[in-house]
Amino acid sequence: MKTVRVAAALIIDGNRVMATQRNYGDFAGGWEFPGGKIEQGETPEEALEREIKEELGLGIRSIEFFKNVRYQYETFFLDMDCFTCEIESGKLELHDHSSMKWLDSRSLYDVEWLPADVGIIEDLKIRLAG
Ligand SMILES: Nc1nc2c([nH]c(=O)n2[C@H]2C[C@H](O)[C@@H](COP(=O)(O)OP(=O)(O)OP(=O)(O)O)O2)c(=O)[nH]1
Repeated sequence: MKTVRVAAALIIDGNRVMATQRNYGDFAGGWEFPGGKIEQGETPEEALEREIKEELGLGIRSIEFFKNVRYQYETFFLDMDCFTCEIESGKLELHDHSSMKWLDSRSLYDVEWLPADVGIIEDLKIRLAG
């Protein structure tokens, strides 16, 4: 079974995190953290910067490792590094997503997360509340 390595951004603004809803592929309609597959020769941080620019038109800063999540999907194994970061530059554009929400610790469970993401939400909740 193939392993897919992904970098995901927990974009923080004060006590809130950005959640985006996918508009394409098998997981369309599900909520996730923006990001994508790490390409050959890239570090996870480089992949993250590239993906956030491509998907959202944003530059990011203060990239810090938060948590690694592993999840067995039906057709692949996901190995995802999650990083906290902040917006540095740009104006939000949604290229791969149909909507975006800023969620705080009380509203984190209001959206339907992709299955692998459920493993991050409780840790993130503590972080946002703290
Ligand atoms: N970006 C992101 N992907 C996630 C999350 N949770 C989760 O299970 N995934 C899965 C969905 C996808 O199968 C995979 C990410 O791949 P992707 O399709 O976004 O990657 P990509 O932008 O390089 O896209 P593509 O060109 O291959 O279509 O990880 C998450 O929070 N963020």
